[in-house]
Amino acid sequence: MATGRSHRPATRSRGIPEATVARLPLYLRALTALSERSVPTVSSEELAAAAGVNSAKLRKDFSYLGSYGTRGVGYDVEYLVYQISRELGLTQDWPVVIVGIGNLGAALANYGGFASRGFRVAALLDADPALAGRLVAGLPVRHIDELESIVADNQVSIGVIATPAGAAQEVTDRLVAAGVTSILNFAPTVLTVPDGVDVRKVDLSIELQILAFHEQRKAGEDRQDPDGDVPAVMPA
Ligand SMILES: NC(=O)c1ccc[n+]([C@@H]2O[C@H](COP(=O)([O-])OP(=O)(O)OC[C@H]3O[C@@H](n4cnc5c(N)ncnc54)[C@H](O)[C@@H]3O)[C@@H](O)[C@H]2O)c1
Repeated sequence: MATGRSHRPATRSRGIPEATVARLPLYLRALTALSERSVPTVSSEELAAAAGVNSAKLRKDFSYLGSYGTRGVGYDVEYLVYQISRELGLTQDWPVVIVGIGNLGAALANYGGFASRGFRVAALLDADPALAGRLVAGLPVRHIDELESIVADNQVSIGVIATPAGAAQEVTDRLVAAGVTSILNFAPTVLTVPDGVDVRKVDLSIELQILAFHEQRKAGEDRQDPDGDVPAVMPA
């Protein structure tokens, strides 16, 4: 049994490093904005700045895609959008189920950005019988008992978990047994999954804690005296 991605290799089967894969959505977001403004080409420096990535890293990342740009012209925006989308598997429609339709699950269901990025919400599932049949974002909430048949009928391979932490492992086990092989987990708990199942975790409170750490450091720097590196007020 593997926990999360810990036993996964650092590179994917076609030799693209995982860190590059993680940056592809950033490039795609920046390129999509350029495409919407009908910008035909972009330099590596401009695109790197728009994606918040170092330009040498960007050129290296694109070399894995076999995309080198044209000297003095840059990269063809539309072709790169296609190439990255194809690499990420976004040129096909991925059916997704969301489990736990409370505050967060309903907000995710209402997010319009999935469809335009290659994801289709196939079903919304919840254990609360009082929610069954209620329309959220135009879809009826289905009871969790229907999970297995919904996953099979819609060939769902991606599940989004927005249940309380205490229910997340049980929901994961059911999703995996039904055939789901990728899980996006919003519940604040570590999930155990078999090899071959990918888990990505989203935790806004962790991101905020990291920002709090940096805020604290910045405040500490402000308190340092101007010609020394000893803080005027020692942290507790
Ligand atoms: N990752 C983040 O940044 C982030 C942000 C907000 C909330 N959360 C987490 O997301 C989860 C949901 O938060 P919320 O505010 O929407 O909670 P909520 O209480 O509003 O909703 C939870 C829903 O899950 C359902 N549920 C409970 N057990 C279930 C089961 N076994 N199968 C299916 N559905 C089940 C409940 O009926 C309820 O509708 C929590 O774990 C919370 O900590 C994470």
